[in-house]
Amino acid sequence: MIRAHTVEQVRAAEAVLLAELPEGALMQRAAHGLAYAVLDLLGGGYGRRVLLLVGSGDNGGDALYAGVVLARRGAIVEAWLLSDKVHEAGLAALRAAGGRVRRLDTSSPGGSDYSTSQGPVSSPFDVVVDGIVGIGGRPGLRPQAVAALEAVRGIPVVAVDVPSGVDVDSGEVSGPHVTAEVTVTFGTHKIAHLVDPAAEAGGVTHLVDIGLDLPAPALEALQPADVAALLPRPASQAHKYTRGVVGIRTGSTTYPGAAMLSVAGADCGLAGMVRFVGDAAVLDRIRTVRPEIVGDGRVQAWVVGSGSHQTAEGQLSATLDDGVPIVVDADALEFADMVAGRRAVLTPHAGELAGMLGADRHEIEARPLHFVRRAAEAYRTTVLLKGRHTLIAHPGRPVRVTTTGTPWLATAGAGDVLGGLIGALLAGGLTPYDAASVGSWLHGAAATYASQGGPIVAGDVARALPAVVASLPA
Ligand SMILES: NC(=O)C1=CN([C@@H]2O[C@H](COP(=O)(O)OP(=O)(O)OC[C@H]3O[C@@H](n4cnc5c(N)ncnc54)[C@H](O)[C@@H]3O)[C@@H](O)[C@H]2O)[C@@H](O)CC1
Ligand SMILES: [K+]
Repeated sequence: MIRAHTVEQVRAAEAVLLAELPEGALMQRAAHGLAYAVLDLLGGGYGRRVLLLVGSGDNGGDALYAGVVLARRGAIVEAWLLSDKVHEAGLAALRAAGGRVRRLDTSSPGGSDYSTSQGPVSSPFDVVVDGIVGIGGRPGLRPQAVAALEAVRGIPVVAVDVPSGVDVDSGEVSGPHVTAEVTVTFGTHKIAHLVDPAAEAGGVTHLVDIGLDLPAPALEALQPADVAALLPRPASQAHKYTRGVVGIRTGSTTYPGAAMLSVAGADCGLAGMVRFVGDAAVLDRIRTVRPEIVGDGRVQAWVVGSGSHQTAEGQLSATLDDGVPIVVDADALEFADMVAGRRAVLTPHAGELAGMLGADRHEIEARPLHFVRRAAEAYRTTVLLKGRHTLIAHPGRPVRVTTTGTPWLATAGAGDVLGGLIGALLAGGLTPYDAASVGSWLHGAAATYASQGGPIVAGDVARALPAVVASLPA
């Protein structure tokens, strides 16, 4: 499991270690991890040109000490100091290691002019290390930091702890910020590493263990071993009913494809049986390609809403008496009040969640963590907000983040497959929270598996699911 903690949690854990360890030991751990990540990116140190952007706090201190390690490996290291106050011991160490230092004119409101007052940017650097601000930073960047970044635009950036300028505890971005290839973080992931839009700004996150002892996280991201441990697998004496039966009430004569795709997601082999309840002509079409699909009867979970058109309300209310968990998707989300406080998974995208909460779609895209939490509290059930990093919230539990997937998954019908898949996992006995997060993980992994870097359609994702399940650790 990848876990992310709040700044307050990290500070508290750091305080314990700081009291135990010799002064500066923690920063040395961080700086060495950072330096090795830079060496990795550059494929070595000797002759490489490294620029450190150094802010006023310990984040800048990490960058300066990493610069010392890099200079000792033969790198040509230059530090641009973005504040009058910087980590003095780190600065002295860098100077002693042969690093070049420029103190920028921080009094200039527009930032320093690199082509005049500081001289031109003499030679292009191979990498920029962003030590402007870390977990102590307020969102946004000051003008001199913006000007410095502008002067080195196009050069790969390694961010120290977080890409400077993002809001660390929310993953929101409200002003200028660093966009990094790699972010090297310490002790644990922060929320901004997993939640968009900040997560996208940080590139690949590399975690350096500095020995923190941490409490329960704010956020989690399942890894293959977690998915394998949660996945319902048939017992040796299993039969189709003990494995769970999933019922699909989706699609309509107007949208038969939605029914076919949600059935495809449900019919991936993770439940014992799949029932389809809906238009007879649609069921006939489904059976021409999936003869194993049966009609109405008892189920352990329902999937409702995709392509239901005007029948969504009736389809949803028809499922309620069974008292089984329900996946509520697409057209049925408008009637999600009906499942408030019940075992359910609501699966909106940002536009649908906007309609449910009376918010604006762009607002939801800018603050997905805030709104998914709000929706889970409002509906007192599991809410899965679709996105590049899908979020799954349930009252009182850490928000789960899905980091599998590919941009090729943004294709018609992919959501129908996801709804069916989550339904199969619910029928298999998972809680709504686990079914949503395991389903979302498998869906993203199947898309990546099917895509191989190329385009895919929704049916490809469903077809790839058994292979992804088979590839999980035993
Ligand atoms: N506390 C610890 O034990 C450790 C801290 N480490 C590093 O220390 C960092 C935290 O250091 P600090 O608490 O000193 O805080 P930061 O270095 O994150 O920044 C705080 C400083 O930046 C200024 N500032 C705030 N917002 C700004 C903005 N938007 N633009 C420009 N300046 C801004 C503040 O005035 C303050 O002086 C971590 O992110 C990590 O990199 C690591 O060395 C590991 C150990
Ligand atoms: K930073």
